[in-house]
Amino acid sequence: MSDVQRADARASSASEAPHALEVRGISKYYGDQAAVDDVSFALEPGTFLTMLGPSGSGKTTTLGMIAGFTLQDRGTIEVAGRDISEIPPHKRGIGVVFQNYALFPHLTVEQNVAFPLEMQGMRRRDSLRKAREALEMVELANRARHLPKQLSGGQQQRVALARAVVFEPPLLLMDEPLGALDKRLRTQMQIEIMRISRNLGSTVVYVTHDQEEALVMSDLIAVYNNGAIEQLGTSRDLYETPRTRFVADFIGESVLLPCAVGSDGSLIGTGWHGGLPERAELRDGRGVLVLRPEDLSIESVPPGERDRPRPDSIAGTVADVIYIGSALLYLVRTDDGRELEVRAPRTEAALRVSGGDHVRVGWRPGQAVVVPDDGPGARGADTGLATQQLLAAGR
Ligand SMILES: Nc1ncnc2c1ncn2[C@@H]1O[C@H](COP(=O)(O)OP(=O)(O)OP(=O)(O)O)[C@@H](O)[C@H]1O
Repeated sequence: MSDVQRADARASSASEAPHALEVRGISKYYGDQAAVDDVSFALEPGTFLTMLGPSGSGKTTTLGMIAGFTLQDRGTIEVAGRDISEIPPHKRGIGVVFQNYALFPHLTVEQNVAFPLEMQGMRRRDSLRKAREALEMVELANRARHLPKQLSGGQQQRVALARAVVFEPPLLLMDEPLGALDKRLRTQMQIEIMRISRNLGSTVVYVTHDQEEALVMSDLIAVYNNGAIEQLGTSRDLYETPRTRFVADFIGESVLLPCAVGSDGSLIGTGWHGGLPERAELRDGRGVLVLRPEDLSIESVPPGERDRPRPDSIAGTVADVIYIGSALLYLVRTDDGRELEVRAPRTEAALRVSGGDHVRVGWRPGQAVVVPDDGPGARGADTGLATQQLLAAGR
């Protein structure tokens, strides 16, 4: 079942109501370059979808087409069963927070927030009252009479959020809305956005560069690559069952071991062999075994046993060990020059392993995934960058 069908199935089983948002085969070209290439997905009401992917992969362009700021070259967009593909942005009834979607400089904060309500014909007294309520939600009621230029960047961003939610839109689009905020405010606003969108029952499409933010906030994540959705699923789907090397490498830390998949169900890599995991995206040919650092075990190998192969494990030498409180991080250099990150609980056996030791790094096939070898992933490395940086800093 494709991701779109799966998202669809969720929607249909939940209710017979139309999808809150249905995007069908939208594409956008600049010259002969596709910024977005044939993207489709359907969301049930109340879903929080995050688009995650490298810079230039088409996230903002997709959001711009849904908002109506960018006209698609192909495809259709439906909101609650209504085709909005040809409707101008201000008539789509969508709440929008874009990073560069500026406030009106000559209007006060509360006038800015009240603006969408007045456009809908609400009486001024009522619209200002609702604007105050929305400003209270983002903790800026005390700045209602200020002009935008009297506020910090982060405060302006919160005003933009209040303005987007004030008319309680069933669909909210947000492009890096927390980009300008410091870490503390960012975390606070993540919770606030989740709370507000849940209270309103809004469906949200959210763009962020921040993977942790995506994992925390989303019901579904669409991983973008080269203008297309490479995989759409829950955080757990993407982490535990990546379907491509790109997704495995992009989401979380991973250890990627190139291998050949035999027709007899065996895996053969350089210096190791093992069984084919159940979660295998291919049954034959060249692939990559995807392992997560916390699923790996490590044990010292006595000198006489170094060359004795054992399935589902690879031999190497410990290059570095870091004690991070909750766990131990090992950087292991395999005999073929690969670097693996192992994250082990602080067991007695793990604590006995130290730098320079000959070790075996093992895994259980049930915890591994095999994906096709579609070239180097986003980061192009076989071990988590964060750990490499940690290790480099610790030296
Ligand atoms: N107005 C434009 N003219 C020409 N090319 C454009 C235009 N807008 C976007 N592109 C190109 O389309 C591709 C997708 O851009 P888009 O802004 O959607 O990516 P993104 O994933 O949102 O990136 P970022 O995370 O950096 O915001 C990029 O290659 C970009 O250079």
